[in-house]
Amino acid sequence: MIKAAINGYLGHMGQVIEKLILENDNIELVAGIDKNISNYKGELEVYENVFELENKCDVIIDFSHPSSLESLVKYCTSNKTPLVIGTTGYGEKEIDLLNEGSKEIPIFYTANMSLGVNLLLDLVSKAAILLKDDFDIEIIEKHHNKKIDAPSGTAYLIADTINKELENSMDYVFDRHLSHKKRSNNEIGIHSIRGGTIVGEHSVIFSGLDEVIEIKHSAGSKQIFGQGALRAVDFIIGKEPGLYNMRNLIK
Ligand SMILES: NC(=O)C1=CN([C@@H]2O[C@H](COP(=O)(O)OP(=O)(O)OC[C@H]3O[C@@H](n4cnc5c(N)ncnc54)[C@H](OP(=O)(O)O)[C@@H]3O)[C@@H](O)[C@H]2O)C=CC1
Ligand SMILES: O=C(O)C1=N[C@H](C(=O)O)C[C@H](O)C1
Repeated sequence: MIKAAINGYLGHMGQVIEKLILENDNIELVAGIDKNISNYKGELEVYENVFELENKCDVIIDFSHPSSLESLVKYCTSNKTPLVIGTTGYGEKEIDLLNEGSKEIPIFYTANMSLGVNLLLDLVSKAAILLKDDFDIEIIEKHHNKKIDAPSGTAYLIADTINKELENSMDYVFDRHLSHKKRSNNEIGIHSIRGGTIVGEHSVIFSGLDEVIEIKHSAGSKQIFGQGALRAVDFIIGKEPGLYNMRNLIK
C-alpha cells in the first residue's frame, strides 16, 4: 500500500482526491495538511504545517496554493518523500524551487492532470507548426468563480507548448485591455472568463483567411484531475530524482 498525504486537504481538489483514494486498493490516505484547520472535525490526522506530519508517508499530493511550495519542498527533500503537484499560479520563484528540489527527489508537476488536455497539447503543437504563417492564435479559458489565479495554469501550459514549437518567437497578450492597436502576427492572445461552477474549459483558436479551427477541451468534473493525480502517484513511487510531467506518464 502506498501511504499518501494531501496538502490542501480541505480544499475542493483535496476532498475529491480523498474520495478517490477511498476507492483505490493501492493507495492509503494517512494525513492531510491545510492552512486553517480550526473548524476541522474529521477523523483523519490533519496538520497546519507539513513539518508536523508524524508518520512518514510515501508521497505528498499537493493541490493548494503557491505559498506552500517552499515548506513542502523543504520537508520532502529532508525526508526523501516524492511529490505530486497540481497547484497552479506559480511564478519564477516556484519554478526555481521545483527545479532545485527535483535534483534530490522525484517531483511530478503538471498544471492539468487530465488525459484530454494532454492530447490537446499534441494536437495544438501539430496545428501550430502547420498553420504558423497564416493563422492567428488565441486561447480562451473558462473556470468557476472560486478560482484565484488567472490565466489558468493550463492556458500558460498550452501557450508555452505552442511557443516552444515556434522557437519561442511568440509574445503573450492578455485580455487586450483598452488596446487601440491591431494584433501582430507573433502574438498569442490569452483570455480568462470566471463564472459559476464551470469546471474548466480551454479553447485554442487558429483563425486564418475565411476559416477557423478551434481545438477545445471541457472538463465535466474535478474527478478527472483527481484520477490523473492518482496515476501520477503510482508513476512517481520508486523514480529517480527529477522533474516529471504527464508526457512522462502517458508515453
Ligand atoms: N493540475 C490540475 O489538474 C488541477 C489544478 N488545480 C489547482 O489546484 C489548486 C487548488 O485548487 P482547489 O482545490 O480548487 O482550490 P481550493 O481553494 O478549493 O483548495 C485549496 C486549499 O489549499 C489551502 N491552502 C491555501 N494556502 C495553503 C498553504 N500555504 N498550505 C496548505 N494549504 C493551503 C486552502 O485553504 P484556504 O481556503 O483557507 O485558503 C484550501 O483549503 C489551484 O492552484 C488550482 O488551480 C485544480 C484542479 C486541477
Ligand atoms: O482551478 C481549477 O479548478 C483548475 N485549475 C487548473 C488550471 O489552472 O489550469 C486546471 C483545471 O483547469 C482546473
